[in-house]
This record gives sequence, C-alpha cells and structure tokens, in this order.
Amino acid sequence: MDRASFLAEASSGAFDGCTVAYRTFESFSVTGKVDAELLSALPPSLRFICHNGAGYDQVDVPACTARGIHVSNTPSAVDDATADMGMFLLLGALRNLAVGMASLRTGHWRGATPPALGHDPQGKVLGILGMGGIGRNMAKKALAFGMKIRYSNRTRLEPAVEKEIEAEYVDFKTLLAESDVLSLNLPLNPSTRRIISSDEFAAMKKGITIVNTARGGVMDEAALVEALSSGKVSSVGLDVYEEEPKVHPGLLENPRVMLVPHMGTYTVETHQKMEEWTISNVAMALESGRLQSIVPEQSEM
Ligand SMILES: O=C(O)C(=O)CO
Repeated sequence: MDRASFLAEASSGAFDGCTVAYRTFESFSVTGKVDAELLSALPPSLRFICHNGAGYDQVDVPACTARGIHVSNTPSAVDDATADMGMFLLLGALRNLAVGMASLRTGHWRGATPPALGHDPQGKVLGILGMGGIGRNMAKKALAFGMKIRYSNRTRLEPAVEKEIEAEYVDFKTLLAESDVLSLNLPLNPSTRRIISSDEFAAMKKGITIVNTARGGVMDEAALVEALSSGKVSSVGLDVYEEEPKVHPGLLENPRVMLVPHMGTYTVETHQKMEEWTISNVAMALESGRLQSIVPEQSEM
C-alpha cells in the first residue's frame, strides 16, 4: 500500500525467514528508497536483494553492504532498448518533432507557428558521457547514422573496443565544448548527481542538443530550462526526470523538448529479458548463495 504499511508489515515478522527479495523498479512509488530505515524493518535472514533494473539508485548499496545484504541488477539486458530510445530522442530532438506531432493531434497540422527546420545527424559529433553497455550500444547505432563518436568515462575502453565502435576518448571539458549532441548514459550516484549543471552548460557549444535516457538526477533540470531559454541548448530529448513523475514546467511548455515518460526499457522483449535476468539471480542466490550480476560496489563482497 505505502511505505508506512510496508514497514509495519515487515516489522510484524511477516517476512521472517526470507533470504531473497525480488524488487521491481515500480515498487519505489510504494515503498520509497531501500535505505537503512527500510532495511532495519526487514528480517535478519534477508541476504539478497535482486533488483529488476540496470540502474539501482533506488537502493542504498552502502546500507545493504553494512547489513551484509548482496544486491544485483540487470546490466546488458537493457542496452538495446535504452539505446534505441536514445536514438529516437536524438533524432526527434534534432528534427524538432515534439511540436509538430502534438499539433497534428489537435487538428492543427504543423501548428500556428511551424517548427524551425531540423538538423541531420550525419557528420555531427555525438558526445557520450558514460560508456557502459548502453553508451557503447548507442555509439554503434549512431555510427550507422553517420555521426562521429566521442566519449568520456571514468575508465578508458580497451583499444580494440574503441576501434570497433570508432569512438574517440576525450576529457569531460572537451566533450562539453565540442559535442553537437550530448548523450547522458551514466549511472546516478553521489559522484554523478547533477554532473551537468550551469557551469557545464556554459562550457558547451552553442546550439547543442542534449539527450538523457540515464537518470534525471544526473542533470540539473532548472539549469537546463535556463540553458534552453538562453539558446545555449537548442533542443532536448528526455526519458528521465529529476523527480519522476514530476516534470519541470519549463520543460513541459518548451516546444524544443521531446518528452517521454521513462519508457526506455518499455518493450515486451526487454521486460522479458530483465525479468528472466532478475529471477535467475534469485535462483542462483537460493541454490548457490551467489549472484550472477552483483553490483560493482559489492564485487569484493
Ligand atoms: O533499468 C533501468 O535502470 C530502468 O530505468 C528501467 O526502465
């Protein structure tokens, strides 16, 4: 029902003896974050939390580690669907499709003020911030659209991988200064929260397009709204928001923003892959006391 009743149920001993929990992304809207308070209500028998999602910012991993609880996520299962959504938003934002699509549905063809001419991806520099599975997948797809790939990441890829996806490694500053399109593909954690804010917008090339399929929290939404009104950012494609399901009004009302309500992995095939991945973590935890994909912070656990 809600966090209070979940805490009450857990504290009543209803889950005593459980060793593994399967957790859905959507459960956040009921229980809130899996943090120290929530963990303290769960039984001491709990040793594994198998999260159905690639991003696991809804789970306080250090608090789980302190309680001896292992956490898994679903890396790679989400790569194609999320990168596909990234490309959809990239093309839609470059083409100013949001307004035309909305006005057509209200019977006004391209709208009272037709949208500005869009831009082609061919020859444009795509800067990818965060080169994990989704970033690499998106690089391959963007290559097919004739884009030049640059990336910045905590660690540089192996030369063979860089070669395969024709990606050039650059530092964060260069990525901001020289990208025509910036795609955010990094996880949300304390060191990436609002990694893109006013100073970073100021350092970008004028007229940049921004795409975010990662987490809303990696970008300062209010600063984005300002960067749009100053013309620094010319168009945006978003699947994720700082306080879902709330969306900053400055984004809702801006015709240069393409908005999707967090549907990056919302396909039959990808949901099936994610569920199978999560349940195989559950099975492995029960059968062998290990996880197939423990989160990186716990790799030594
Ligand atoms: O897998 C994830 O992290 C998601 O955002 C699911 O939509």
